[in-house]
Amino acid sequence: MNPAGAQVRVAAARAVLQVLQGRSLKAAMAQERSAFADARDRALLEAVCHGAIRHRRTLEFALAHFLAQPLERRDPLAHALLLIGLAQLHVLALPAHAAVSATIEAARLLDRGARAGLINAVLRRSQREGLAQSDDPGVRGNHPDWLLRQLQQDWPQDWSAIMDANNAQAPLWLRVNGRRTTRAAVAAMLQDAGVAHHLPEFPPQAIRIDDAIAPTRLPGWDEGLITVQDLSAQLAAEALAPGAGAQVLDLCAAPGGKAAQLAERDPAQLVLIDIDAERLQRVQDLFGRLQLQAETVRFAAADAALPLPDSLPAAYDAILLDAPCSATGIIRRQPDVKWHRQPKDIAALNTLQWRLLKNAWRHLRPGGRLLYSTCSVLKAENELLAAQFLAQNPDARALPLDARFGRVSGVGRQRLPGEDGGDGFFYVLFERI
Ligand SMILES: C[S@@+](CC[C@H](N)C(=O)[O-])C[C@H]1O[C@@H](n2cnc3c(N)ncnc32)[C@H](O)[C@@H]1O
Repeated sequence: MNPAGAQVRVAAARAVLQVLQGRSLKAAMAQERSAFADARDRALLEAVCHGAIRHRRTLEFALAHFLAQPLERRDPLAHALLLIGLAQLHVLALPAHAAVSATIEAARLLDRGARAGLINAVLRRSQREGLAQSDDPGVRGNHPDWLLRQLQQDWPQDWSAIMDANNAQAPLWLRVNGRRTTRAAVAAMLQDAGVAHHLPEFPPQAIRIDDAIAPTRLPGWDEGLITVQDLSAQLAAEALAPGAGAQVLDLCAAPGGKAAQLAERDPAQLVLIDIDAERLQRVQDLFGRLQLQAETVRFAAADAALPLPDSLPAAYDAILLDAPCSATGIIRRQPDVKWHRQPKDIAALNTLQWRLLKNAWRHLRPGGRLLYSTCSVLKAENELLAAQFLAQNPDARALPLDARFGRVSGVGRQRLPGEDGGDGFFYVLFERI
């Protein structure tokens, strides 16, 4: 057995436990991952955690058949160990001997030696009998009931495909820094390095990486020629498409993917706002790594639902409002979102989105364009909000976006998760008359 194998399971069980207790998977993983220097250990840790969280409901349903009394409350860490054990066997299909023995060893290392016999028995039995199956679409499809119902209501034809896409692993997408190089030049470097990749027709700077490799190890990373950004996320700046020299405002800029893309596209005057100063620092760091012109960019930590501070220009030619949202379009990347998000969060997000949009509008010049986008697939945050905005603002009209931006959704366009390998995203482009 790989000597780090049990340690990886220890870290996985701890991370899964934290997620079950409400922490984000990203934060839990960041903490646990740092203990491993070897990229293979890190990759295994991520695969086990994602597998367990993504398939949590089917695994818990199966566990209930194996255990006379659930462990979730009595011994949450043992429950997490069972989840990661089942995920290794039934989601990742890892070799059974290594998966079971490393999980048992992890139980001992975590002071759960007394549960080793039980964990061994459950995992072995699951191998012999398989997992109990449910007829309930929420259990089978690994989504909470409220989200399943909402998807069925919003996407009566597509809800099942959306859930399947949410349970699949997302590919790695890059964006080429067009200010410094071309997509063809980066593709040639990838070719030389033997990295399998694919160039979609649109958007023009996107590259999908088809090998399992960390982006930081790709050619061009250290030189700031590439950055990680999902295909659908790259469409927001393409839709806004401010011209050269435009005064551009990004009201929810952090961690900075779309802001950097705007800076790479055209030498515009950029004002970048985010309420979270720490996250805004990440935007500054990204601009540094990509070597984007700093003199045309201003950063400000501020509440974008309130009028901008006097120190900043008051009117803009183009505004990007990439609003905080339910993140229901990126569940395949952040599977904990489906368990953590609650219906009441959608109402609170809607209030914030509305306030942000109203304030953004105040800062748009007549003739200017505002792109509202979310990584959500819920209509309340997308087409319904856009329709309400148009109804209340006679000086606003929606400009058409073509089919490259997804299917028609009210006055905007929606990409569903998995389409062309991208995340779920909504875009609507308003012009101020
Ligand atoms: C979806 S993310 C933006 C992603 C970013 N556009 C990108 O491409 O990397 C939403 C951002 O909105 C910020 N935010 C939330 N409420 C805000 C507010 N009232 N004012 C400004 N920013 C806010 C969050 O801190 C978060 O960074």
